Amino acid sequence: MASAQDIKIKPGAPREVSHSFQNLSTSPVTPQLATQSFASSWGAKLPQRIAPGERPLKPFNTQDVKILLLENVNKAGQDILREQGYQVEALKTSLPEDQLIEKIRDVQVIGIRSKTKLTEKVLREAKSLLVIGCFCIGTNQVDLDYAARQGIAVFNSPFANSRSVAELVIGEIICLARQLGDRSNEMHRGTWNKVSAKCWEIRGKTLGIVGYGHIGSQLSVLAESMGMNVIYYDVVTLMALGTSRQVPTLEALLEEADFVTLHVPDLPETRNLISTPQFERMKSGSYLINASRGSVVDIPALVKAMNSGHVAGAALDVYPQEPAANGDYFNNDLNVWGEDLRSLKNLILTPHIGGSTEEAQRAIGIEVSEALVRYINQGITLGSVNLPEVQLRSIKLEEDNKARVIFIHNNVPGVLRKVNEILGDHNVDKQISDSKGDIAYLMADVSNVKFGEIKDLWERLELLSSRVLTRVLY
Ligand SMILES: NC(=O)c1ccc[n+]([C@@H]2O[C@H](COP(=O)([O-])OP(=O)(O)OC[C@H]3O[C@@H](n4cnc5c(N)ncnc54)[C@H](O)[C@@H]3O)[C@@H](O)[C@H]2O)c1
Ligand SMILES: O=C(O)[C@H](O)COP(=O)(O)O
Repeated sequence: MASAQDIKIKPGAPREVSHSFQNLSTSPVTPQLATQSFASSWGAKLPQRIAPGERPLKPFNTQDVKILLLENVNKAGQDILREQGYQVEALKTSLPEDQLIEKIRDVQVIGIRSKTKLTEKVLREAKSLLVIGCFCIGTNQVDLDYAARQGIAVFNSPFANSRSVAELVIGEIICLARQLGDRSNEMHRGTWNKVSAKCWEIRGKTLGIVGYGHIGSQLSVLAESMGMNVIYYDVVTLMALGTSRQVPTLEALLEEADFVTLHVPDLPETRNLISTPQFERMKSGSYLINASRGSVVDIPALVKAMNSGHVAGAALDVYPQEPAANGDYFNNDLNVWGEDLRSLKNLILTPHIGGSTEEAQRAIGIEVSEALVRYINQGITLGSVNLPEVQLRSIKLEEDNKARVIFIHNNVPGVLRKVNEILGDHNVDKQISDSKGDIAYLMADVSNVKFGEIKDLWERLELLSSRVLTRVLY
């Protein structure tokens, strides 16, 4: 018989029997029933206006779990979720806020990429939401603190597209050095314009990497293998790969680099990190690449620096405002500087495709979907970006009368004592608790608990004032 761990790795067939609380509570527990109902839980979130303990009980089997996937999540990821029996609705684009609010009310799980903004305003309406899957690296589009305070876990894929971004940047360095974008555009218009002036090899040139994380460090290795010198600036001291060298300040990097490439997250301190003073520090004739977040570069300042000839070329993959779907971009009101950008020479503009490769999208789809299944079915938070990472080894479902209790709560004194008073009526096989900021996550496996008692357990935990969310998996 499958253990919980087995179920995670080998997704089961969609379940046909939908158990109601009534028949579960009156049914004798058989190993078969326990396996079938493993993913059932009380813990579907309900409107907060309903006081703790008054919430209607809402057990669900895997087939009751509703998932909304936006922004064309890869099929490999969708398949993993469908194989669990979850109800999956997958859309190719993100949604306008009003439609998103309408849809998010009804689902336990939402999967997004970088376009969908899950703000407090949107999440406030997400009364049933248990978990968010960001099928990308960045999580800046989600209000992580608010989600944590509602007991909503957030997962992402921290590095599955790093290589794709690094390869794109390598391509862009060569394209900029050789003005390939302009030559290609000219040929498309029928013009033969053979020039060598201000076209360079990249061998021996200095690449300045701002942000030496997953992407920056991968890029460092690739660039050195093509004969570039690599320097980097990061807010933390990091081991230099190859013969690269960390420099102490952003200014030092800007003054030395022939190519400056940005790989920092979207944070208050990285907004407009590169603006007029920074462009002035850059070497005359140097290049800028931004495949991080659109907020990091001051676009009007870039336009000025390129118009003056001080910056010889740039590549932008990300923009301060990006559209929800493919189609018209510059001819709408998303930006006021579109025409300025379009008229610049040696400027490569790409529509946020840094991570858009078959390899990356498939890997992300699998990684995030597996994290979602682990969380939905077992409550495991490994890899969560906003809740403490908590794991217990799998419970043996074939053993009678077992349940896994998950109690997400405010990190205040005395909670464990109260929880254990409640759990103490049963045999606690394993227990773990961890906190992250104001929120703590307790997971306990209890045995010798009958289905009727599970309801009581859940209700008593729900009444604790520290409670954010209670789930009982059985
Ligand atoms: N264009 C795309 O399609 C695409 C794809 C993947 C990731 N990204 C974006 O690329 C960026 C980098 O991704 P990553 O996976 O390498 O992130 P990462 O977290 O691995 O690395 C980011 C690095 O930036 C450093 N950093 C933070 N603030 C800094 C500052 N003010 N100055 C200098 N360094 C600073 C951090 O210390 C860290 O080392 C993120 O914004 C991510 O969202 C874009
Ligand atoms: O955060 C990321 O991984 C990148 O920005 C890619 O985002 P995307 O999945 O929306 O292409």
